[in-house]
Amino acid sequence: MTESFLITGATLPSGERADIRIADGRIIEVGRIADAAGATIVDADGLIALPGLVDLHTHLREPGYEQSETVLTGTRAAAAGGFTAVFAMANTSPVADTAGVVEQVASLGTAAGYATVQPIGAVTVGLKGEQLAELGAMARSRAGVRVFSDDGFCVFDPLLMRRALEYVKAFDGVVAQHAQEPRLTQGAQMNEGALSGELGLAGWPAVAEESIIARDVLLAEHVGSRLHVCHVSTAGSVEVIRWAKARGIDVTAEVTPHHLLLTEELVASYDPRYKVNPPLRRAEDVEALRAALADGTIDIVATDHAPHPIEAKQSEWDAAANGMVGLESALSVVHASVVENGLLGWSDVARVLSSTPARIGRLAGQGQGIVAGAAPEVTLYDPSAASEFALDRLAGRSINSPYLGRALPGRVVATFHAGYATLLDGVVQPADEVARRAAALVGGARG
Ligand SMILES: NC(=O)N[C@@H](CC(=O)O)C(=O)O
Repeated sequence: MTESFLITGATLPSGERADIRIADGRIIEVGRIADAAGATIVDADGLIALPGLVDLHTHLREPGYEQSETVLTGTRAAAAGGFTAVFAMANTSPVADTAGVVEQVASLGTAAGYATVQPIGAVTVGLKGEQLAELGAMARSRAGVRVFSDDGFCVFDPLLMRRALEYVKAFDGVVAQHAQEPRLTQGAQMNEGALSGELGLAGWPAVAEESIIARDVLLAEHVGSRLHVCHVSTAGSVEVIRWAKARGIDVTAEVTPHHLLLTEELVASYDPRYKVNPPLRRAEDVEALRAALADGTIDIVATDHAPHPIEAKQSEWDAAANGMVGLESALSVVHASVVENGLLGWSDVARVLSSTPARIGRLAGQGQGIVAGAAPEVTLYDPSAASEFALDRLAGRSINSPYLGRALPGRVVATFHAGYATLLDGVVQPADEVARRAAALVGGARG
């Protein structure tokens, strides 16, 4: 007997109010529900119900960098942020470039039970950019990998990129490119422009991103394959992607919450919390990224959740690691950057943070929406709760958030994954309880 929930008076992404009943591993009813004997009642008056959020770009750090994050702690952060599925990037140690490693990551996710963990496979062996990894073996493994990325590094060699794009077609995979021309960004510390000159920091020019995207959309067209562009950060990149889509090239793109809200001026503080790759850009870029998300040129928001331990961030700017945690704050940042100003409605948020990332990653059982028969993946968000983003909002192992001390709207109140609660009343549910519920489902499926 699985648990059942009756969520009452929620506002659906469409704006309609409805009750939602979760039972028997499904959303079984959405509408006015009078009677639900035995169900746990969750009062959602004033809350928005979204389909469970799906992050196509999460660094979970396990195996190898457990001092930053583990699959367990990273998926706790996911639950806190309203995510029910995360795609785990391959830059672990060992790198996720074999069937063995991706299966290990997936099974750690299943055991933890906080979210679906879908591993991303490396494109090249050891992320070294020299030799293709065993893409087919990872695709055929129990992890069923469909997204391949050397994120952290660009697949720079055009012949390797071409071969990877050709290879993944056989299993409907996609190459997610970290677009960074390595020579143009050697030693880069921040966006290249007037400010980098003033601050005396080596610049990361926009053209280093734009030139790789231009090359890759042409390669994708040439071989008739599917390309995904990670963390688009410049107005020029948006123009290239707009051109490629108009031409019918099969390209999708993501923008991070931080590139939708923050600008390079923050770097003047020399506070390494603002150090990230690609770097924070100009206000004009932020405007272009917001507009591109609104008009569909950019398909999704992905967090690039990049946890680092305190010692990697509490140093002078040049020595600090790139990256920000982002799972716990993503929905509030999207709210602040594109919902409050009317660029996106909540149904658009459901698309860019749930259904489209699930589709790009070919992930079944996620992003199906809040309708009868859909998988029981639901997030409840309180849009009226406004507060300073504080440490109590972080549920992962690392605290390198650029939003600490900043006022952000809204708060995730509850997350339901696989029919059970992973976050309730704003509290991440205990690990042993969540693991027990997850195990019961696996056991049930076997039995
Ligand atoms: N996005 C980041 O700033 N950091 C990423 C890797 C990377 O893309 O550099 C990380 O793994 O820490």
